[in-house]
Amino acid sequence: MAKPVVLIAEELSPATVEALGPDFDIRSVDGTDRPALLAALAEASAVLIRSATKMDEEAIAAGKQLKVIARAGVGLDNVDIKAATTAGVMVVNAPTSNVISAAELAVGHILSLARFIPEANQSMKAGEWKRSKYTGIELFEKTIGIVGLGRIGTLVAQRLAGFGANLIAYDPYVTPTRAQQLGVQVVSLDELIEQSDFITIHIPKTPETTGLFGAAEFAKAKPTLRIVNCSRGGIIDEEALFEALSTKRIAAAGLDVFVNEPPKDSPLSTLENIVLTPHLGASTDEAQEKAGVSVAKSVRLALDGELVPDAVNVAGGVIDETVRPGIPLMEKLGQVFSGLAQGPVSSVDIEIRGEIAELDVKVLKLAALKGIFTNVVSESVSYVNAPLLAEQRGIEVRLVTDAVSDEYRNLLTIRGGLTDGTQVSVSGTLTGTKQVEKIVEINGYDVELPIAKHHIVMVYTDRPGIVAVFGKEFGEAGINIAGMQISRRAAGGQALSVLTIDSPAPDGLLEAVRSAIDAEVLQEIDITEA
Ligand SMILES: NC(=O)C1=CN([C@@H]2O[C@H](COP(=O)(O)OP(=O)(O)OC[C@H]3O[C@@H](n4cnc5c(N)ncnc54)[C@H](O)[C@@H]3O)[C@@H](O)[C@H]2O)C=CC1
Ligand SMILES: O=C(O)CCC(=O)C(=O)O
Repeated sequence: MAKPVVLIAEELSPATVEALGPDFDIRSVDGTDRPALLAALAEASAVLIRSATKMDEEAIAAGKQLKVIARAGVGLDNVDIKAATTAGVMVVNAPTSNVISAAELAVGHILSLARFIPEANQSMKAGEWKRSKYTGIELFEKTIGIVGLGRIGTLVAQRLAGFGANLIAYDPYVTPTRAQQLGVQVVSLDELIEQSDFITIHIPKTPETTGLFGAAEFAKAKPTLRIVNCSRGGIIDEEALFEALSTKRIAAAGLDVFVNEPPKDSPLSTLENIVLTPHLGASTDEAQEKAGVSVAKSVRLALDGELVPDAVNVAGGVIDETVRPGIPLMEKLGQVFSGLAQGPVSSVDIEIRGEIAELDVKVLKLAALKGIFTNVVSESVSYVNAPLLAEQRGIEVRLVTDAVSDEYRNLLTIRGGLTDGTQVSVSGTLTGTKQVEKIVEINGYDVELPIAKHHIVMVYTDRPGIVAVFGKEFGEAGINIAGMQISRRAAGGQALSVLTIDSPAPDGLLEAVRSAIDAEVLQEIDITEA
């Protein structure tokens, strides 16, 4: 069998390829060469990117086999997460890989602006010795405003605390108590702008944050303000910044990120009071190795059909080892449920009973939904788009947990209501040391049968000799019955039989059985392996 193709679209640490291992056909492409990227995506199961490759709707659509987009870094503004989710493609990043490097670069920019290190270096290399021109300022007792007190903002605060600076922050999503623990005072954006000697920005680029710093904000700032942006280009309006720096409305700026990267013919590069770096926040050996290894591990998990802790568009996270065996069982129960339902479903309860119910079992809800839609929709169903498919169909989905399970150590049930009012249910469990996957209930009938590839479910009126009647039909069609369970509520009442058969029923067999036993229900339910 051909190995899945993993496409590396940007330069990554060699540790990435090592961590991917021998199981993939690893190919490279320049992610900024659009036609080449689109062509290469056609065969890719996974694509690994940094910040220069645009994985938009068009690129995602070009990846017909694509299962995972892995961003070796933090920012995901170059990935259309909504389009990926709709297409069932998992998006993962490496959220902590480069935060130390990015924080250290921000501190480096702050020190460069305080002490004119880049300018002095350039001047000396030009043969000059200008000591008074490059007289700087100390950070000690200066007010430093941190915009965004998340992972990187926090690391910056911890590092700047060592300089004896007075730290203030603006982050509407951070509590004053959390900030206080870091020795930072939370203030409004206006207060931060008015009070700061330095501002450093560490927020995501969103419609809300684009242009957060423009002419109006610079008008409120001290003329001595030095501002640093190592987060995303465009959070500072570049035209307004040019104006503020060239008119000395503010003192200086340090930028690692730009609206267009690389910024072609930007007037900012003509200014003396700006320090520019070409998006180097994550460019350290350590960060690149961490990011590469982290996404390689995520890609391996994702292509093995596992949930990935760093997936950003899948609820799942770390899966407890006790819960893990329930995932394939739940997927199969989902397929049985859809086979039984045979009509539009309006609600689904995913019930987890027994000791695992006390753990985080959200993943079992995803597995059930994946199973339910696997043989129902034409698109490929994954943990990513299964909840969306339920939402699009207006299906109300609930996860019900109960630590008490009377008969089985753990019992997984999918119970649903159809739009015509019919109720359908199937339950399963894992038994014995081999953890055999069994169906133990169908539509309220108790059964106990190992799950197989092909099942026949029959409902008919209980009467003597009926097994011989349908057994004859299967025998004459050359179909071997591997397992059978009959369940009934009362003698002579309705009975439900589940058979497992070794091969699919040929055309005409089900009809023949139906008329031979006068079955009310007769369905073949096949399980598609993930
Ligand atoms: N220059 C580079 O190479 C790198 C840049 N980055 C960028 O740095 C930025 C920060 O990354 P992390 O700290 O990992 O993110 P994070 O998600 O941990 O923190 C972001 C913080 O911003 C806050 N926030 C969101 N909207 C805000 C608003 N309107 N005003 C104020 N605060 C707001 C959030 O509450 C959160 O605390 C991101 O844009 C990321 O893409 C990350 C790594 C390297
Ligand atoms: O991969 C890179 O160099 C970009 C790093 C970055 O900006 C991020 O991780 O958000």
